[in-house]
Amino acid sequence: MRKPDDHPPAMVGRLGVLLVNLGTPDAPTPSAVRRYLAEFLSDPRVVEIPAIAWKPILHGIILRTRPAKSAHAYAQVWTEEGSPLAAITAQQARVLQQRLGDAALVDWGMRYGNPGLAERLQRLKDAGCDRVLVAPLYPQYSGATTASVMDKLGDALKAMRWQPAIRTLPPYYDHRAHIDALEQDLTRQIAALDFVPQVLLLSFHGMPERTLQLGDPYHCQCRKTARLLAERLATRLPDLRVETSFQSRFGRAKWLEPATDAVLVKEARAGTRRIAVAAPGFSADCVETLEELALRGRDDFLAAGGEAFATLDCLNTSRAGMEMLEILVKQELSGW
Ligand SMILES: C=CC1=C(C)c2cc3[nH]c(cc4nc(cc5[nH]c(cc1n2)c(C)c5CCC(=O)O)C(CCC(=O)O)=C4C)c(C)c3C=C
Ligand SMILES: [Fe+2]
Ligand SMILES: [Fe+2]
Repeated sequence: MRKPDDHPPAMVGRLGVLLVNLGTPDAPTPSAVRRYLAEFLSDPRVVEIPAIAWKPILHGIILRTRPAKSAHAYAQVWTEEGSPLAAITAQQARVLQQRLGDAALVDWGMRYGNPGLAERLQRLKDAGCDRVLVAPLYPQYSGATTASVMDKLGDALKAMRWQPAIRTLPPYYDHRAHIDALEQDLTRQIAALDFVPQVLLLSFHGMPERTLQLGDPYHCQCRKTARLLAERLATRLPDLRVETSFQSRFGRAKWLEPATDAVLVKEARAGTRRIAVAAPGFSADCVETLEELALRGRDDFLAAGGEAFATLDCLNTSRAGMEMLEILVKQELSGW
């Protein structure tokens, strides 16, 4: 029996940083995708339909049909390091660790699937981190993404007897470092294209329109990121027209508009011949950018009469993107 003050020694003062993204299947196969979608689409933050009505649709229809279709999409973008979203998030953690040095221990985890938040939080604690900054890599806040990470974090903490102190990274949709990074990285990529785009389409992930009416700030934060970025680009690329749209519609409800696929067709039909598409709501390339935008988006635009199409990379591990992450994380850690 230990005496009351005879607790195991803690390595006092070690800081941890846990980068978090959405999560992705373990393999580009229908069974792995089904497992992933079952967890993702059972989250009441993502599908806000009462479980009694939603479960029969999810299990009776969606999980019988969507996994094969989605697995095909994942198979087209899968890499030797696995799913792009996981590979890039892991790389972001490695580069951030190099940038932070001894100032903090950096790890990464996923809201759905692997590696899980609970496992990685415990790993940081076991490595001596008594204070952990949890950083959901979503520039814009939404209940379906940011708040859902907090739900899962709460579940993980609930199961821990000896918890680390927690801080969370606020949304950074209008943070100067974020707009700086997007401005620099997108101008660099546009300059490297083999054509001069007439239009830059900023495509954000969509959400049901109802979430906006219910007070979710996601739509307004996307619009503000787009406005701030467009203002910067107007000085550097005055001939470029910047438009905003929302992609990845899911289900039958009305989603935020205009829809990316419809805008691509409308632009081509209205005479736009050269377009570049960027996805400033995603911190890492994933199936939604690499398949939906870069493959299907291209087909839509060219079939409607467009001539040149490019999808620009997300910030990923670009110099500008990593500089931004370092600034955001250091700003939070300095409060400790
Ligand atoms: C960037 C923010 C995201 C928001 C907001 C978001 C909302 C949201 N998503 C779905 C349904 C699906 N999303 C899927 C993939 C996916 N979604 C995001 C990000 C946001 N989602 C990312 C980064 C990814 C890519 C994951 C990867 O493995 O690469 C999918 C799976 C793919 C597919 O089958 O199409 C679904 C389904 C809803 C319903 C929703 C808001 C309510
Ligand atoms: Fe999504
Ligand atoms: Fe999609």
